[in-house]
Amino acid sequence: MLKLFVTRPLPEKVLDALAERFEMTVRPSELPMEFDEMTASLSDYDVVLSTLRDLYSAKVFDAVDKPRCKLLANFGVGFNHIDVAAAKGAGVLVTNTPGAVTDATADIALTLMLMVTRRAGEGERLVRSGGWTGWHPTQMLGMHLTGKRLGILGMGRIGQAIARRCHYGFDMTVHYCSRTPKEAVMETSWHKSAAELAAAVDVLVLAVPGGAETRHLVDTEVLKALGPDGYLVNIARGDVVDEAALIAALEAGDIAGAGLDVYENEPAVPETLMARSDVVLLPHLGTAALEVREAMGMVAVENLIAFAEGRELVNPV
Ligand SMILES: NC(=O)C1=CN([C@@H]2O[C@H](COP(=O)(O)OP(=O)(O)OC[C@H]3O[C@@H](n4cnc5c(N)ncnc54)[C@H](O)[C@@H]3O)[C@@H](O)[C@H]2O)C=CC1
Ligand SMILES: O=CC(=O)O
Repeated sequence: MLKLFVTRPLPEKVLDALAERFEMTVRPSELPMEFDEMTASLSDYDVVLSTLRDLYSAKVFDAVDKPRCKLLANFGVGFNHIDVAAAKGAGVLVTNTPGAVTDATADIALTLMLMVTRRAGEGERLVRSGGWTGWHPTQMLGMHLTGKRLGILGMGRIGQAIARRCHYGFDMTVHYCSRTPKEAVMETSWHKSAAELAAAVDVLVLAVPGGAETRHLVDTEVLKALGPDGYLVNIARGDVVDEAALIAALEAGDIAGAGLDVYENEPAVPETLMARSDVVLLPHLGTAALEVREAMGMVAVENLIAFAEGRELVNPV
């Protein structure tokens, strides 16, 4: 049996499936792995099931001479916390869990879109504060989402799931930016840059992968292009947005508001964002439903078993 290290507690169904096939050690902590724990995981185990914020950087791979570990099966679709080139150089394969996360993450994007445009977070706080004085015709007026223009930056699995929900559910027109135009089920408009996309829409939703290529893709120029009536929603990775530029844009009234599931220095959230009523803040809830986390886990299990049996990996990255 291969020796498996699991870096965080996982749903029982997933651990049961793993225990049948591997000699498994589960790290009990909910916190990300420390440097020494990561090097030990590479030295002492055949395979590792890691997850978000376990920062398997080039330094970690460099610190281990000939890793015993040959597969990092990541629990999550985003793998920007793993230096895949360094892993490859060290002879470590990497897999992820696409598909299992798509619908749940698209649902959280819709949650944020509705919350920020209809001022739901602000309204909930008002009720809880005891300060609500009752319905009146001009109370807390937000933006009506139905029929508005949606912009998707990153028209992949999640981006397309958001587009479907917005087009068929909210009668929104769909604009997107990707390197090349894509075939889509509904009518869409393609834009060649993030700034051009932002200028064409009422709500800009980010669904690109994180990493060096997309870092600060949303900057002052893009936010200014979105305009004083435009909303930003980020379910991708925090560093896709220049957070300082976002705060400045909100303070200057350059955009109308933002709905965020992810942050540049997660889990740290700037005080200035927390203090603003035009911002909705969620704690990286994209896939936070038991059946989704089980499905993600089972995709990781499939990859680990494929590796153990010498078969082709299901989701290599
Ligand atoms: N908030 C949350 O809990 C979750 C966040 N995510 C994030 O969402 C990301 C997307 O996931 P999927 O849709 O499954 O990935 P995907 O790979 O299917 O889609 C990403 C799309 O972005 C496009 N893209 C890449 N760079 C771009 C650029 N510079 N400009 C325009 N388009 C670009 C790609 O061509 C691709 O079509 C993940 O990488 C992850 O970081 C994923 C799941 C949950
Ligand atoms: O953020 C979550 C993921 O699956 O990536």
